[in-house]
Parts: sequence; C-alpha cells; structure tokens
Amino acid sequence: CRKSTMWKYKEFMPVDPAGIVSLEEGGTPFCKCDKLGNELGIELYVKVEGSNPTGSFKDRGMSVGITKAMELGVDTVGCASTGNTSASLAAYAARAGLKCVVLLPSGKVALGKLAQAMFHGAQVLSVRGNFDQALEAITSLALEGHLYLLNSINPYRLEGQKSIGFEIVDDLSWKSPDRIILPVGNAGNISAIWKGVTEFHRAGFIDDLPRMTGIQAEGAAPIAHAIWEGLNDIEPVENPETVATAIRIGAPVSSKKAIRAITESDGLAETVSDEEILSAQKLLARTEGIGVEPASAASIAGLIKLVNSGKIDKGEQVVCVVTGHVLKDPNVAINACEEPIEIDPNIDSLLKAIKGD
Ligand SMILES: Cc1ncc(COP(=O)(O)O)c(/C=C/C(=O)C(=O)O)c1O
Repeated sequence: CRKSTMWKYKEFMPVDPAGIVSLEEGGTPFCKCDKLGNELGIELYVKVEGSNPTGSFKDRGMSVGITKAMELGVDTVGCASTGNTSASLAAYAARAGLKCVVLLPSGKVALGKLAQAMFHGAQVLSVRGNFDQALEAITSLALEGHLYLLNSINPYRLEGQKSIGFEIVDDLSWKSPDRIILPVGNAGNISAIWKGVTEFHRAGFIDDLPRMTGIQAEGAAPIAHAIWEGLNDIEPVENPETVATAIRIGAPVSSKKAIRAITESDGLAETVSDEEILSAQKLLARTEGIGVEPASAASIAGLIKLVNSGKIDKGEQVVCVVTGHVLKDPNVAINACEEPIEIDPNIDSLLKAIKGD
C-alpha cells in the first residue's frame, strides 16, 4: 500500500499479508481540536474515521474480514447492517470479486449508505423489521453454510478495527491517552479498540491504558444501563429508537466484550438524547470543520455531558473517535440548516443577500 495505512501493523493481523484485500484503509486524520478542547478545559483530539475509503471505520474490519474470506475460499459474503457495514462490505466484496448479500431495516438506513451498498453491486434486501431481527435472520443463513457472515460477531472484523487503537497510540508518539470516547451500537468497535491498546500494552509499547468510554443514544442504550446496574450482560431493548440510525441497535452482539472493556479500563458509559447528538454534530462541523454523521457526534455529545457533570476531569487528554462521514446522512444535515436563499444572478441581489437586508 502506498500511504501509511492500517497495514503498517500487519504483524498484529491474523491474515497472510501476501493476500491483503485493501482500499488503503486506516491512517486516518488525528486532529487536535483546541477550540472545543479549551472550551471544555481538556486536551482534545478527534480521530476522523469518516476519511476511510467508504467513509466509516468499518473498512478496517472489512479489509481483514474479506482477506480471510478469500483465504477460506468462500464465494458469498453477507451481513445485516444499519448501513455502514453494508456499504463497506459491498465495496470490499466487489474488490475481491465475491458475491454480497446485505439485509437492511426498511426505511431506517441513511441515504448515502444505501446508495453505496446498491452501487457497489450488493444484493440489498430490505427487511420488515429492525437491525436485530435482520441480524438474527442472516446469522441463521450463515449457520446453514449459505454465506460467510461479516458482522462484527466475526472476530476478523475486530482484528481490523483494533488498528484504531494502534493508530491513536502511534499518533500520540507511542503514548496512551487518558480516555478514548466513541459511540456504541453493536459494540464491536469499543471491544476492538480495547483489544488493540491492550495488545500494545502487553507488547510493552505503552505503560498506561486509556479509560474506554462508550456513548449510546438514550433510546438504544442497553450497554449503558447494564454498566450503571453493575451487570455483566444486557437486557435487550425491544424497540430501539434514535435519529442516529447507525446505533439504533437493541441487542448488541458484542455486549459482554464491551462491558468488560469499560469496566476493566475503569471507563464510563453515558447516554445522550437525539437533540444533544444533533447539536454536537453541528458544533463539531462549525467549530472544528469536521463533518460527521449523527451516530459519530454521539461521542462529542457524550464528552460534553461527561465534562459538564464532572465525570471527566479538567486537563484530561481525550480522544473522540468519530466513526462516519457527514455525507452518509445528508438528509439529517440539510434538515438541520436554513433553506438556501434563492437570488437573481446579479451583484445587487448578491449584496442584498450577503448583507441580510
Ligand atoms: C457511524 C457509526 N458509528 C458507530 C457505530 C457503532 O459501532 P459498533 O458499536 O461497533 O456497532 C456504527 C455501527 C454501524 C453498524 O452496526 C452497521 O453498519 O451495521 C456506525 O455505522
């Protein structure tokens, strides 16, 4: 691969480097955000996963997962998805020449993600039900041998996504931050990043470990409730609801791993409302110029809430992982803004519009 990608850490990946299926995923921007950080009294970095080839962190897991699928000689791969997993799987399956089947909850998938899954040639099935029901259906299909399942229940996905942890340590000149904050849906990513930083700790690259802090939408927060009640597994949320459709998940498959990551790291779980998510999404875009989809903004909304409640100390070095690009959900972005003013193409109309008179 030409540029610095996640394959810089290939020795930590359980696949043959000779056969990597790659779109040069990883090596994403690590932006210091002093305006927002100073306002909150912390040292803030943002890891911009929307800069991956299909616009989300999923590409890291799919690169390893599809590479493994090729090693296994499968011909069809599949997933259920709230959108980004299907967009990424469709692209990597196309690159590898594999058939791809994706199950999406009808009417609950952001436009950009649906466009990607369809345009990369996946067979897109729209399920009359939610993500959890779609995942149950396709898992049964996989268990009967009809396809290779690449949801984050597949450990090879997490092996790719753990490289976010590797890069954060590397970006901080081989140091661990005090805390890593990220949105949590099916809970693969928080489990993967914890795996990555603990592998680097065991290898002796870092002396400390970050506090893993998972943020969920108030209407889809089984893991946060389990953490608050001191449980080691979740009570599924029957009808998860949030504008952040990427994390509209009621029965996260990696819940036990995620609960372990948060408790073992002395981290935190927090929930945020849809309003807090949408306001954080606009704040990040207009203060730091970083455009993310709603679910990703949950990590910023959670940061603000935890700082304001005193659960995050002033001066902490915090990394917020923002997981998907703003273009994934253009409707939410446009609905959050004023309608553009229509003008005639002459200087008078232009001046009038700019001056707002
Ligand atoms: C932008 C964005 N941010 C956060 C999450 C939550 O990560 P996990 O906690 O590892 O699930 C997702 C997940 C999406 C899917 O689960 C799917 O695409 O099927 C996401 O797309």
